[in-house]
Amino acid sequence: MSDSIIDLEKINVHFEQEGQTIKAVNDVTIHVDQGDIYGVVGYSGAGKSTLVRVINLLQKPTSGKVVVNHETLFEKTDQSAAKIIDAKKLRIKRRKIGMIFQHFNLLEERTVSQNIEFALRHSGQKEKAIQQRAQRLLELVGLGDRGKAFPAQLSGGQQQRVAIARALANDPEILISDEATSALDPKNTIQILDLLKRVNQELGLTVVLITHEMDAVKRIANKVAVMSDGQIVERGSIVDVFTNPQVPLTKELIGTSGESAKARKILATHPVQASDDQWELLHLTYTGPSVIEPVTTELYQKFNVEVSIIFGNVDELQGIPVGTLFVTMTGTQQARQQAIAYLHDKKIGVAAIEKEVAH
Ligand SMILES: Nc1ncnc2c1ncn2[C@@H]1O[C@H](COP(=O)(O)OP(=O)(O)OP(=O)(O)O)[C@@H](O)[C@H]1O
Repeated sequence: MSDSIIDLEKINVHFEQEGQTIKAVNDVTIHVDQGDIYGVVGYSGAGKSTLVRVINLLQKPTSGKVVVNHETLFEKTDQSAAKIIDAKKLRIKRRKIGMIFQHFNLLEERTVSQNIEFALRHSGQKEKAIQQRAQRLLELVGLGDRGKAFPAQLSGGQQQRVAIARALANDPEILISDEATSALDPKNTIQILDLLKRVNQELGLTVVLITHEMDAVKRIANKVAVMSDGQIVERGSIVDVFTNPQVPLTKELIGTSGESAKARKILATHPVQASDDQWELLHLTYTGPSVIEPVTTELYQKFNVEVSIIFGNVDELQGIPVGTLFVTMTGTQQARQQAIAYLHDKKIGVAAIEKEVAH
């Protein structure tokens, strides 16, 4: 038996609107393994939310097959009628799939503890046991002393922690995070992402992380799928996708990260002394610390392009040190193309970054 916990096969979700068919999800197949933090990244409208709502059948597909933990929840081919798991089984299954959202979705008129207890109302446990469980969950998310507060008395980051505690109440196998950090500031974003990583490691929970931010995926995911127009345009391990992105959208998403903004900021104060068509801003990614230094010299000798480092660092992606370097490359367009091809040959990922962002 495979390790996969979510198998979506040839999923289509089509909406009819004003005589038009919107293919929100278009023939998507995805396999998530037990213990993965699987990032699904793409711009607004790409179909990410619709796709993940298929996992617990909050959204029924137009066609395709949905298997969760080796149990088929839904199956329909173009020709056949839909086969759906019975309603009671589906309810039980759904409790094993926790969800968190951008806007927390807490019950405002209930206390933090009551919000979590509410999720346990069908658990068959006595009230005392439910209260104790809620308290333990609050401690797990670092809010052990805030049970009596109301959601409005907490910060956004704290509210999202409560939402995570609530999502964990029924010991889920899977946690779906749909843009859970999009409404948070950078500090809270990092804290929530790190909490998701911790529950993944400590509880063995599989996490599906929907986001438009590559930085979020990079911080905690081990695999990523890039979505556009209802389709997955690129997928792979985090290291492969970050070091060797294939399609323009992935390169662009990597390019819109906070680090790219920092590179642009530095360039604004240290402008390149060359006409605009003679240089470009590049994001290089590589594994293995020693590859980059000789290459920049070689590029100058072989192709007469000059590479200047703006800044760089070494990240750890899934335990593998991955070097990131933001550079300017100056030379003729042809020379630059040859130099970039040479970098690809050396297994160095190259993504062109917008020099300026439209305001
Ligand atoms: N119930 C619906 N009826 C009609 N169209 C829908 C419905 N739900 C989603 N869509 C459309 O399907 C497409 C994908 O939407 P979806 O919300 O899945 O994208 P997304 O990538 O999650 O973006 P966002 O982060 O903005 O929600 C969009 O064009 C959206 O307008």
